Amino acid sequence: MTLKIRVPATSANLGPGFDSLGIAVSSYLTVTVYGKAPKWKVDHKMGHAIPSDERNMIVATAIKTNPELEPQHIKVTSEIPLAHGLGSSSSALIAGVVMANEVGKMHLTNEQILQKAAEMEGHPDNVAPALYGDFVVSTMVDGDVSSIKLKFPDLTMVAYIPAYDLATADARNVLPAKFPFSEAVAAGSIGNVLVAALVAGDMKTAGKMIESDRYHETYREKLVPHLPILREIGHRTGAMATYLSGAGPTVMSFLPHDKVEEYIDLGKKAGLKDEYRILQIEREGVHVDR
Ligand SMILES: Nc1ncnc2c1ncn2[C@@H]1O[C@H](COP(=O)(O)OP(=O)(O)OP(=O)(O)O)[C@@H](O)[C@H]1O
Ligand SMILES: N[C@@H](CCO)C(=O)O
Repeated sequence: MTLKIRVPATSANLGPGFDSLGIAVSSYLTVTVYGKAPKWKVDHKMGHAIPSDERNMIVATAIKTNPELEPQHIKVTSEIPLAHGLGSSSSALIAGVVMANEVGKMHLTNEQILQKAAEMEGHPDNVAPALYGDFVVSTMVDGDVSSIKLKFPDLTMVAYIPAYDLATADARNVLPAKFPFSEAVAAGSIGNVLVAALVAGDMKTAGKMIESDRYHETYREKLVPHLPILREIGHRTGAMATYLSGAGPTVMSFLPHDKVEEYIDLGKKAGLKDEYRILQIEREGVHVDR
């Protein structure tokens, strides 16, 4: 019997929601499980750097979740670019935990799946919306994940996906090890107002808060010089907000639907000629076909 697991891409932070806020978006990782095999075999076209055996991240995650799991023959296809700020590693982690749960008949609850995936990733901002879909606000307190799923407004997104990779580890290395108390208070309160504005449907305030991050974007700007250019184009085209998606280099803009073409056009004229992907919010999250 074939099992199919589909996990959405995610976009974390939304500016001031560093390591906490994330949305699921309409690009997908799909894992097809064909059945038992003498040893783990992963069919994929993701390049030689991605292993095709038990060292593959999805398989390694499944084995870690359930060490008794029998080897399987699986196929992985993905629309999510690796190391680009669209949560590829989180989607792979959720796929691995869900595969272990399904194949190993573990009967894990969603809370347990999220806890395991967040422990492996180190923060819950991407794994939570990959699992639940839509918009998820989460945190880890003494290692325990708490998360709340909310409805994100129906907005059109344009992701500018530069051709170069930026590993999350490299983008975290430029962040300060310490942060003055007053800065932390200011940064946290901006995030609080963002969530409140989104819940209240106040898009003007939400947009202002998204673009007022103090945790990470300034430090990362040298790694993503296209961010201020696109933000400025966003201002000219009526964007609600533009932010660094996850650890970058992808930059996400929330735009009025009729301004998408103009935004892309101006971006290309500014010399930003890599991929523009129009995305919608994915409401459901991980989907399993048995
Ligand atoms: N489908 C997959 N199969 C195997 N390995 C994967 C898969 N997806 C991601 N990875 C591994 O995760 C790495 C990317 O993780 P990284 O945390 O650097 O970026 P990201 O998750 O794409 O971005 P961000 O966390 O900023 O949104 C890849 O280089 C690869 O090693
Ligand atoms: N919150 C994370 C997302 C990427 O894993 C970061 O910005 O580093």
